Amino acid sequence: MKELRIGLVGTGNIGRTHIERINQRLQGGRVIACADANFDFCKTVAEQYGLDAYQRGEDMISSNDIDAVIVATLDPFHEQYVRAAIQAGKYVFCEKPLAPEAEACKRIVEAEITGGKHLVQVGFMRRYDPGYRQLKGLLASGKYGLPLMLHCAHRNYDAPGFTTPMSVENSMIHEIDVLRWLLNENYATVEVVFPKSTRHAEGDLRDPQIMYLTTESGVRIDVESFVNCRYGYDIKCEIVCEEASLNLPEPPNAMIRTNDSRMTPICHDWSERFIDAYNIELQEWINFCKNGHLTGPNAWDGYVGQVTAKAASKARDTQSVVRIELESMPDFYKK
Ligand SMILES: NC(=O)C1=CN([C@@H]2O[C@H](COP(=O)(O)OP(=O)(O)OC[C@H]3O[C@@H](n4cnc5c(N)ncnc54)[C@H](O)[C@@H]3O)[C@@H](O)[C@H]2O)C=CC1
Ligand SMILES: O=C1[C@@H](O)[C@H](O)[C@@H](O)[C@H](O)[C@H]1O
Repeated sequence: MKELRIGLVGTGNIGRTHIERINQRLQGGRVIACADANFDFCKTVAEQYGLDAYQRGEDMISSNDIDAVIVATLDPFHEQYVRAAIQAGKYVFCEKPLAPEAEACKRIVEAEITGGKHLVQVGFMRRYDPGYRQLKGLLASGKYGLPLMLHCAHRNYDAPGFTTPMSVENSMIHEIDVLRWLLNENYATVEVVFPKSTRHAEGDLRDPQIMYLTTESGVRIDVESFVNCRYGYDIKCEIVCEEASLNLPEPPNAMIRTNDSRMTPICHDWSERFIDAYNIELQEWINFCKNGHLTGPNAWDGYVGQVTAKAASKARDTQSVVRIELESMPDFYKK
């Protein structure tokens, strides 16, 4: 295959950044078509980037002009397009979460198994972030003893329209996935507690929230989600091991001395903070689609994430510690 011809559904914020990175920076693939429920806007995006515009995502996905699909719509609409891609036998990269509901993720898993071919990759881009990859390498080296505790924070400058469940299902789902990948084990229990809420939280939103996870081997994790922190985009991860504390590196930035102070700028949002991770994940996805072998986060990873998120929702609503019940991984997903 010369160039992977990609159709993208969902031309919003991240959809457009994916079009730009694939068509302007990455190799071996090209977004040639797009679709969006807001068709007028979709046409303006298509015109800007020289793409074909489709009113219905399903029509684009089944078109013979398209080899592979990217789904970047709002979370509740991922399932219908991922399943349309599986039905058409096409590789599909779905932005996280695979779907907001564990049941929807399970339907995707079942459809993929029925189709008999690995087609789905989930946009858990932190697995490609050079900093998290360093942490994974340090843990694997065995030099620092076993991990015992993790202290993490996920802070967004703001999050218009966010609801209390979204802090877990849409935001902390990144930690749920990347920490499971880092530690190479599943979770056993989850609890969610609410500190005092910020005055910047809209409507009924409880913000910040703290999620406590324990893994099957007993590693204890705390993750703070603060989606209206109002100072920037800040992602922290400290892994306390038997003989060391391993810390996620921050993107480098020059320190500025000015106005009687020292200042080091930080990122404003995810698009800046994880730019390398998005580039690496999509370049690898294009390469793997072309040689017929996906290795990134799969539909089962997406499902496990949402089973954990569902347990977290129950823990939040009941203010109790909830056991995470996970069936064993189907042979189809065993590498
Ligand atoms: N990996 C990451 O770090 C990030 C992932 N995301 C994920 O990407 C997805 C999109 O997020 P944003 O671009 O920030 O949202 P957005 O609101 O900017 O864009 C969403 C787009 O989906 C379209 N849409 C809504 N319903 C649709 C439907 N039924 N069919 C077709 N199109 C539909 C909307 O018209 C809009 O253009 C979300 O699932 C979000 O969780 C978003 C930001 C960062
Ligand atoms: O995935 C993302 C957004 O959808 C989500 O809303 C943000 O909280 C995350 O920081 C970002 O990476």
